[in-house]
Amino acid sequence: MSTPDDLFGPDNLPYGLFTTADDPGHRRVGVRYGARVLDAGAAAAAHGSPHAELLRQPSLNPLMAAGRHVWQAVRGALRSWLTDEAHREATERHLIPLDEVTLHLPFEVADYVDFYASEHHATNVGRIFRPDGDALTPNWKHLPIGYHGRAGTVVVSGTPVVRPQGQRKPPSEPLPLFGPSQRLDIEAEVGFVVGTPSAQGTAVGLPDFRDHVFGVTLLNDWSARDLQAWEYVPLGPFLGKSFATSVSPWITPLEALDAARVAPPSRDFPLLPYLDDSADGIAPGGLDLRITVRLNGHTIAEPPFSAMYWTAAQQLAHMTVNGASLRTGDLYGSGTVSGPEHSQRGCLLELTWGGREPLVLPDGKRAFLEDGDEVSLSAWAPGPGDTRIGLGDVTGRVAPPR
Ligand SMILES: O=C(O)/C=C/C(=O)CC(=O)CC(=O)O
Ligand SMILES: [Ca+2]
Ligand SMILES: [Mg+2]
Repeated sequence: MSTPDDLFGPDNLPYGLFTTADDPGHRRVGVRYGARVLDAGAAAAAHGSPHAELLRQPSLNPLMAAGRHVWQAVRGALRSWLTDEAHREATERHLIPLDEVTLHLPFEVADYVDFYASEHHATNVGRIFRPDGDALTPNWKHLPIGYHGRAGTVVVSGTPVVRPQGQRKPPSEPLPLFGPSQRLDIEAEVGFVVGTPSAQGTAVGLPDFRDHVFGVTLLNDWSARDLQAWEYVPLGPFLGKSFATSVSPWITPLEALDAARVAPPSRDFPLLPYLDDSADGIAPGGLDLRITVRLNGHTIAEPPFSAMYWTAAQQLAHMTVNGASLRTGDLYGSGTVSGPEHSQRGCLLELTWGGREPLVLPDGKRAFLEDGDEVSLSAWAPGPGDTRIGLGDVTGRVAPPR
């Protein structure tokens, strides 16, 4: 079986949804183990597990809705089926090589929202988009800013991304133009997937984060910067971001990232009590996740998630503080992950400073994405002992406009 230094060893065990060529209509819950996928429902049935029905559903939603105690029990059982000498033989026949499965969007996305939580990203974007104003708006260090995205256009890794068309207004033009985006970009982000719902009229406080968030996935918030720059005032991103958002097919359980928890950067202002994570008894909310962004196979950035100013727990607390409810399948993006260094910027807008300083790659210069370009995000975090926890890659190729 897999070795302890594998990114997908027994301390990781991310969930996905797969089909095989001989049974293409039958979606099954899978658990990645090394370079193989465990058919979780079949393994659970073989081991007489009380959770077999939950794992035999054609989506992760029922497991996600079952709550943290069930997540912990299932995870413990999976680990034992994969690693205990007594169980391994019965488990082995339900492991399928990764290259023999097709992976699908693993859950039904309910609402999708996206935040703006990297101080480095927000400062850079503010300078590029609003050179005459303050880089950060007055609210930025008091609340995690976010916007509502389009849940129905969240797609699984590997889905082509058709170049969006729309309005743009270059400064030199008196009136807006229509056509394919000339400034198609990526945003390297981490997505958080809600399992346990909450009731409308109630707030989910910082200590309850782990009861509600099922897991973590890599997310690419494709962004058409020319559409965005023209449309966003005063209500925020709309068509410049709603055409596609890609996620990894693998959802890593939050518990697998326990060894990666770190304190977030120190805060410049005292926070209101519902956001104050300096209080006693609140676990550190940052995550030491190291992301790599590749364009056509070349590494173009290595954004550090540990540099994010706002944590996922604060984002969840903020988005429910007004009494808005959570549904199973809600997805929220961290916001573009950028660190202080040039090589740590999580989008082309920042890496090329608005297109003015193109990247020089072995196969040519790039300010923004061209048709046929492929972008891939990968990430790992420290696991228990010397192990590493990998997040599943998220990849997408730009297709010409239709
Ligand atoms: O500052 C702006 O006007 C634009 C911000 C964004 O691009 C929104 C966004 O998706 C935020 C993020 O990913 O951090
Ligand atoms: Ca974004
Ligand atoms: Mg998007």
